[in-house]
Amino acid sequence: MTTTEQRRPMIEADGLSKFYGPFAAAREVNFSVLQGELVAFLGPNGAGKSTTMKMLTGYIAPSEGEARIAGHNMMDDRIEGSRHLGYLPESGPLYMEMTPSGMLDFFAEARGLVGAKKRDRVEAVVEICDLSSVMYKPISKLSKGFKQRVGMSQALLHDPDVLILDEPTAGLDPNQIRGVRKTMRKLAETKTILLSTHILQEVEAMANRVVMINEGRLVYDGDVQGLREHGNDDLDQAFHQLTQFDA
Ligand SMILES: Nc1ncnc2c1ncn2[C@@H]1O[C@H](COP(=O)(O)OP(=O)(O)OP(=O)(O)O)[C@@H](O)[C@H]1O
Repeated sequence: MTTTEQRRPMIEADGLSKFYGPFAAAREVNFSVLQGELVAFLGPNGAGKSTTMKMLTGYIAPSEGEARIAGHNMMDDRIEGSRHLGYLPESGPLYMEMTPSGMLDFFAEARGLVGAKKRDRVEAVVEICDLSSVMYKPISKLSKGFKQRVGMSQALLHDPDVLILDEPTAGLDPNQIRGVRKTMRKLAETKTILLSTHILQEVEAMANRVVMINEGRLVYDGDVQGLREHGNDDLDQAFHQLTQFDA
């Protein structure tokens, strides 16, 4: 295992801001995720998590600042950066009328995977995401948990070393959450992961580092224990302390 000093930053938010007219959805957000880290991106609803993630993935352009994945600027060098990146957006991209089999086929070809390589990668993600029982059902008919896993399989198809996952457990029941967490822990053995959540238990269960935003601003970057100390050893209290003020 390499030391923290030797690990390279794989996800970098460098002064990221996003303005919608006079409203700032994100303001000068700075943080980086080092190779092999699993970091929780925490904040209340509307804090700017999805907006920041969309800038990090190159899905939207920052008003100010730079987003880099594996060192690639996601505005100037998005194609190279995207080779390293799997992104699970908050909703989709799922094609409801397709089956998981058809959708994976479609995305594999879109990513230039063909022949044996395509077959191997599809087989791998079906196994990781445990999709074999639903491969030929329309996605629209699947449970929310399975829909989430289908979304995850798409993000993993090109075997990226960086994952940005926007609320991967939102709206799932406890059994489904357990399944997604198990998959994520397995993935964390080999990948760099940033996952957003507004659920505190998620942070404790999954990550040892937390980046927290409120009203578009970074309010905490550190370990879970340090966050707890903000609230007299109580995570709920710490969350409240760090998010109650109006910036
Ligand atoms: N296209 C847009 N135009 C105007 N305002 C926007 C746009 N996208 C997001 N916002 C606003 O920016 C703020 C941050 O939104 P964002 O979706 O990033 O929050 P979030 O932390 O991901 O919240 P949630 O957990 O509810 O998804 C919200 O007030 C939202 O209404």
